[in-house]
Amino acid sequence: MTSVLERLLNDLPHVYFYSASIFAYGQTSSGKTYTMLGITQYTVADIYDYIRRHEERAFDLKFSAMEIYNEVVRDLLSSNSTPLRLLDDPERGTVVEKLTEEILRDQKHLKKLLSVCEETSARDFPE
Ligand SMILES: Nc1ncnc2c1ncn2[C@@H]1O[C@H](COP(=O)(O)OP(=O)(O)OP(=O)(O)O)[C@@H](O)[C@H]1O
Repeated sequence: MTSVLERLLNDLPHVYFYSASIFAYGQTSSGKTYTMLGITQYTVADIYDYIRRHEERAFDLKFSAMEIYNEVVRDLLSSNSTPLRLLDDPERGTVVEKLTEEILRDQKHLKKLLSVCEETSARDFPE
Protein backbone atom coordinates (compact mmCIF):
# COMPACT_ATOMS: atom_id res chain seq x y z
CA MET A 1 0.00 0.00 0.00
CA THR A 2 1.31 3.49 -0.86
CA SER A 3 1.84 5.73 2.15
CA VAL A 4 0.45 9.27 2.40
CA LEU A 5 4.04 10.56 2.35
CA GLU A 6 4.86 8.57 -0.80
CA ARG A 7 1.79 9.90 -2.62
CA LEU A 8 2.57 13.46 -1.54
CA LEU A 9 6.20 13.33 -2.73
CA ASN A 10 5.33 11.52 -5.97
CA ASP A 11 2.56 13.99 -6.81
CA LEU A 12 4.73 17.01 -6.03
CA PRO A 13 8.13 16.20 -7.55
CA HIS A 14 9.20 19.85 -7.67
CA VAL A 15 8.49 20.77 -4.10
CA TYR A 16 11.70 21.98 -2.51
CA PHE A 17 10.30 22.73 0.89
CA TYR A 18 7.64 20.82 2.75
CA SER A 19 6.80 21.41 6.36
CA ALA A 20 4.62 19.17 8.49
CA SER A 21 3.32 19.91 11.96
CA ILE A 22 1.56 17.55 14.33
CA PHE A 23 -0.24 18.76 17.44
CA ALA A 24 -1.34 16.62 20.39
CA TYR A 25 -4.05 17.93 22.72
CA GLY A 26 -5.39 16.29 25.86
CA GLN A 27 -5.52 16.31 29.64
CA THR A 28 -2.47 15.64 31.82
CA SER A 29 -1.12 12.06 31.59
CA SER A 30 -3.51 11.14 28.77
CA GLY A 31 -0.55 9.97 26.62
CA LYS A 32 0.33 12.98 24.41
CA THR A 33 4.10 12.64 24.77
CA TYR A 34 3.97 8.83 24.40
CA THR A 35 1.87 9.11 21.23
CA MET A 36 3.93 11.91 19.65
CA LEU A 37 7.22 10.06 20.18
CA GLY A 38 5.78 6.95 18.47
CA ILE A 39 4.23 8.89 15.56
CA THR A 40 7.45 10.84 14.99
CA GLN A 41 9.61 7.70 14.87
CA TYR A 42 7.29 5.90 12.42
CA THR A 43 6.96 9.01 10.23
CA VAL A 44 10.69 9.62 10.04
CA ALA A 45 11.36 5.91 9.37
CA ASP A 46 8.96 6.25 6.38
CA ILE A 47 10.73 9.41 5.21
CA TYR A 48 14.19 7.77 5.36
CA ASP A 49 12.83 4.73 3.54
CA TYR A 50 11.53 7.03 0.77
CA ILE A 51 14.86 8.89 0.59
CA ARG A 52 16.79 5.59 0.25
CA ARG A 53 14.58 4.61 -2.71
CA HIS A 54 14.93 8.02 -4.48
CA GLU A 55 18.63 8.69 -4.79
CA GLU A 56 17.98 11.01 -7.75
CA ARG A 57 16.52 13.62 -5.39
CA ALA A 58 18.25 15.64 -2.67
CA PHE A 59 16.66 15.97 0.77
CA ASP A 60 17.38 18.08 3.85
CA LEU A 61 15.45 17.15 6.99
CA LYS A 62 15.14 19.67 9.80
CA PHE A 63 13.59 18.96 13.19
CA SER A 64 12.11 21.29 15.83
CA ALA A 65 9.94 20.51 18.84
CA MET A 66 8.00 22.81 21.11
CA GLU A 67 5.52 22.56 23.95
CA ILE A 68 2.58 24.93 24.49
CA TYR A 69 1.28 24.98 28.06
CA ASN A 70 -0.94 27.68 29.59
CA GLU A 71 -0.39 29.72 26.42
CA VAL A 72 3.40 29.67 26.94
CA VAL A 73 5.66 28.22 24.23
CA ARG A 74 8.86 26.38 25.19
CA ASP A 75 11.63 24.94 23.03
CA LEU A 76 11.99 21.20 23.75
CA LEU A 77 15.44 21.07 22.12
CA SER A 78 16.88 23.77 24.36
CA SER A 79 18.09 23.57 27.94
CA ASN A 80 16.83 27.13 28.32
CA SER A 81 13.16 27.06 29.40
CA THR A 82 12.57 30.77 28.72
CA PRO A 83 9.18 31.21 26.96
CA LEU A 84 9.45 31.87 23.23
CA ARG A 85 7.61 34.66 21.41
CA LEU A 86 5.20 34.14 18.51
CA LEU A 87 5.70 36.60 15.65
CA ASP A 88 3.52 37.34 12.62
CA ASP A 89 5.72 37.26 9.54
CA PRO A 90 4.05 38.68 6.38
CA GLU A 91 5.55 35.92 4.21
CA ARG A 92 5.90 32.90 6.52
CA GLY A 93 2.83 33.42 8.72
CA THR A 94 3.14 32.69 12.44
CA VAL A 95 6.76 32.11 13.45
CA VAL A 96 8.13 30.93 16.79
CA GLU A 97 11.08 33.23 17.44
CA LYS A 98 14.43 31.52 18.18
CA LEU A 99 12.99 27.98 18.02
CA THR A 100 15.89 25.52 17.65
CA GLU A 101 16.08 23.85 14.23
CA GLU A 102 18.37 20.81 13.97
CA ILE A 103 19.43 19.38 10.62
CA LEU A 104 18.88 15.61 10.90
CA ARG A 105 21.95 13.52 10.03
CA ASP A 106 20.22 10.12 10.29
CA GLN A 107 17.65 8.20 12.32
CA LYS A 108 20.12 7.72 15.18
CA HIS A 109 20.43 11.50 15.44
CA LEU A 110 16.62 11.81 15.55
CA LYS A 111 16.43 9.22 18.35
CA LYS A 112 18.89 11.31 20.36
CA LEU A 113 16.85 14.49 19.78
CA LEU A 114 13.64 12.70 20.83
CA SER A 115 15.25 11.64 24.10
CA VAL A 116 16.21 15.30 24.68
CA CYS A 117 12.51 16.21 24.11
CA GLU A 118 11.45 13.57 26.64
CA GLU A 119 13.76 15.10 29.25
CA THR A 120 12.88 18.74 28.57
CA SER A 121 9.10 18.08 28.45
CA ALA A 122 9.38 16.65 31.98
CA ARG A 123 10.80 19.96 33.31
CA ASP A 124 8.79 21.89 35.84
CA PHE A 125 6.89 24.65 34.14
CA PRO A 126 7.76 28.14 35.45
CA GLU A 127 4.79 29.77 37.25
N1 LIG B 1 -0.65 3.90 24.87
C1 LIG B 1 0.10 3.77 25.96
N2 LIG B 1 0.57 2.56 26.34
C2 LIG B 1 1.32 2.43 27.47
N3 LIG B 1 1.68 3.43 28.28
C3 LIG B 1 1.24 4.65 27.95
C4 LIG B 1 0.42 4.89 26.80
N4 LIG B 1 0.13 6.23 26.73
C5 LIG B 1 0.74 6.77 27.80
N5 LIG B 1 1.39 5.84 28.53
C6 LIG B 1 2.14 6.08 29.77
O1 LIG B 1 1.33 6.94 30.59
C7 LIG B 1 2.13 7.94 31.23
C8 LIG B 1 1.65 9.34 30.85
O2 LIG B 1 1.80 9.52 29.44
P1 LIG B 1 2.39 10.85 28.83
O3 LIG B 1 3.57 11.35 29.60
O4 LIG B 1 2.59 10.57 27.37
O5 LIG B 1 1.17 11.85 29.04
P2 LIG B 1 1.05 13.38 28.64
O6 LIG B 1 -0.32 13.57 28.09
O7 LIG B 1 2.19 13.79 27.75
O8 LIG B 1 1.17 14.07 30.07
P3 LIG B 1 1.45 15.63 30.46
O9 LIG B 1 0.24 16.40 30.02
O10 LIG B 1 1.60 15.59 31.95
O11 LIG B 1 2.71 16.06 29.75
C9 LIG B 1 3.57 7.68 30.79
O12 LIG B 1 4.21 6.93 31.81
C10 LIG B 1 3.42 6.85 29.53
O13 LIG B 1 4.55 5.99 29.33
